[in-house]
Amino acid sequence: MKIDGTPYRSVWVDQADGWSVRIFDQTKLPWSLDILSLTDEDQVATAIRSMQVRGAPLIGAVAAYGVALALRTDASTATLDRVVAMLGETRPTAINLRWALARMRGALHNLPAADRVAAAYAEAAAICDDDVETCRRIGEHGLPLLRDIAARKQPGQRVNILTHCNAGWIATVDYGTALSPIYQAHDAGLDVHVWVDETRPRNQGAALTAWELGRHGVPHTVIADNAGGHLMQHGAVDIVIVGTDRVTRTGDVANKIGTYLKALAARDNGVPFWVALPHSTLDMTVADGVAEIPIEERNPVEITDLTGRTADGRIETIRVVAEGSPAANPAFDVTPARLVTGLITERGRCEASEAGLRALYPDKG
Ligand SMILES: CSC[C@@H](O)[C@@H](O)C(=O)COP(=O)(O)O
Repeated sequence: MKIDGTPYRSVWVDQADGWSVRIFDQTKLPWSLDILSLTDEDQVATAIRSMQVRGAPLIGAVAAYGVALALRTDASTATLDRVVAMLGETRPTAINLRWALARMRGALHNLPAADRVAAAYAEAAAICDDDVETCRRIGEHGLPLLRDIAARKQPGQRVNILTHCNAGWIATVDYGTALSPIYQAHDAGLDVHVWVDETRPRNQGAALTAWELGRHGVPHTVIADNAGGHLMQHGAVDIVIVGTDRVTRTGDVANKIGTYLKALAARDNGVPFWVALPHSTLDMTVADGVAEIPIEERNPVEITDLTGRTADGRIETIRVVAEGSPAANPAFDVTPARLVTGLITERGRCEASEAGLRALYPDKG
């Protein structure tokens, strides 16, 4: 994606020193665009835990570079195993993290220690390139859905898409998953408009998706998370497209908390509910998403406190919950496959079912 005319990915190796890893600090968006330099695996772990980087594909890509950074100091097998285990614990729900770390370990563990650092950087770069191409293709396979809706519209009517959380370029290495078809539709001249769920508690929709869409010139409106059902009842939503952190082999979908409620509302109102995912989000080892996918419990302070910018430009955090009231913060939920209209992948679209997934991914476990 371009920022002020310059193309950027969401993670890259610093060209000047050739080894440190650069990311955008997503906790500072949309107020400022700060670039952070990560120089060791502990900084990578902190960036993932604190959500300076977030979004399932991106945390996998950044963790891959975390392995390369650790091996710079000690390229032993013990360090390789330690960093893979340590980074794998940073966030539990997105399977992309474990996928990327397993790919790194697989590429490196049989190599002589002397060859590991260069190979680790090369493998991390390959993971990033793979993600970029994958997300571009997700856009290509999602675009016909939006074209079909546009074709049924009267002149002057726009295609209304609802999305939850942030599954745009800043959640991946580039292009995004759920937002990739939307960017392609907008670039192709389709009249699209996006309802952006604010996505409490961390407001990835309000802070990140709105920022991304705004910079790309895509018409959008931020709504309270609870507005989606009402808008669907009144015909204001043509399609829901969300990203995901893990899809089971049966097509159950883990995504940011609140996604399940959108799927229920969509089903009740006959609104198609599509989920966009790269191959790295598929977990063929899991059958029942509700029972088996670990749901991240985050700090309740994300519920009790809100951060924003004051009129005079200061970033402030304020408490919005009565003192003494406890808060709970499950960060993801699982939408059962029966509520999902279909999956948009880099290999095409399919039903959210084992048969659908196996037809597209006969090579996946
Ligand atoms: C392409 S990103 C898909 C998902 O990772 C996204 O929808 C999401 O839920 C992100 O959650 P986050 O907690 O911000 O990492």
